[in-house]
Amino acid sequence: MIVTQNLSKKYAKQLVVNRLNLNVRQGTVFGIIGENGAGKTTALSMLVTLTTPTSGKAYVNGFEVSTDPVGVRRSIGYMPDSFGVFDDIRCEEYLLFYADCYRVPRDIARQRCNEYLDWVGLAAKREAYVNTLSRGMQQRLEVARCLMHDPPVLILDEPASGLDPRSRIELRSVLQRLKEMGKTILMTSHILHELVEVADELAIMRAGEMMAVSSVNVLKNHSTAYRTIRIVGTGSDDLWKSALTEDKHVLNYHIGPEFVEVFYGGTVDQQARLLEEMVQRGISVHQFFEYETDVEELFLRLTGEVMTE
Ligand SMILES: Nc1ncnc2c1ncn2[C@@H]1O[C@H](COP(=O)(O)OP(=O)(O)OP(=O)(O)O)[C@@H](O)[C@H]1O
Repeated sequence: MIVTQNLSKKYAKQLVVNRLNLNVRQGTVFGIIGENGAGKTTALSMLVTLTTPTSGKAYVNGFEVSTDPVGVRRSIGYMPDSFGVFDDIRCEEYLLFYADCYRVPRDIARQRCNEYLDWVGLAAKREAYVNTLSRGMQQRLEVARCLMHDPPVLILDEPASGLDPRSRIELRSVLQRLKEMGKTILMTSHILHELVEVADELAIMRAGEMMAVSSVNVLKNHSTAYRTIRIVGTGSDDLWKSALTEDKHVLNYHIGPEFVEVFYGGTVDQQARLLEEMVQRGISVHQFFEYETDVEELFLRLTGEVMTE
């Protein structure tokens, strides 16, 4: 539904998006995570035809962004990261105004307006001025606005940014329903956990480049199968290294000043044998405990080995 081929954007000498290759399948939710300045907004801007690519191609719903921008615009609902609503307009007027922009017939627009306001929990706010809504309500109104012309694709730039925990939960359930409606969604976030809740596939973007892509199922399955173990003990580096490198379930380790951290892929029994082996080799183990695996770190490690299903 969304395909990019070496999509790139250069501002002056800065390559802000570098050879981006994306494939977002119909009816799926694809999340892009990246720090500030990673190039997420620029990538989305090219997909929504607000910025011209320097090179490469991008297709949305079969329309190429440079040669058929109108086809692309008709196919997408875009929610930018900065809020762009007019202040002194009522919620209902706001939605109908956007429907008019897309030439949606008035009767259909009214019907959608009622349905979507209800759907995003804003039916009681129909007559309220947009500037009197909370940030979370405004975000949900924006989702309703994106749906007014019934596009098959939604492109949401940091939809959860600035929301309190309750508003995030409300937004998450709205996103779940969009998914159930069969919409294809491309969204960005700074926070991996937020995307794991709703996305089918995830990608990490750094300094304009796509670092890794993984399916969320692969990630979730592995987060229970892989553990991080912290070991506090005394022994020479050589002893630690020999014990850890010879255990084939040790996927990675780091010998730090206070503890040794091991990324482990074996069973609990195998883990117990690792402990036994260390003691037999002469390492004096004071503590050996499982530590919560950071899902982001897991993602980066796994994507080195396990790619998209
Ligand atoms: N119009 C522009 N002219 C020049 N440089 C730009 C322009 N737009 C973005 N950039 C630069 O491109 C880089 C990527 O910015 P972009 O907004 O795409 O990142 P982002 O991942 O969306 O970050 P954030 O999470 O902060 O929104 C930044 O270094 C930014 O300064």
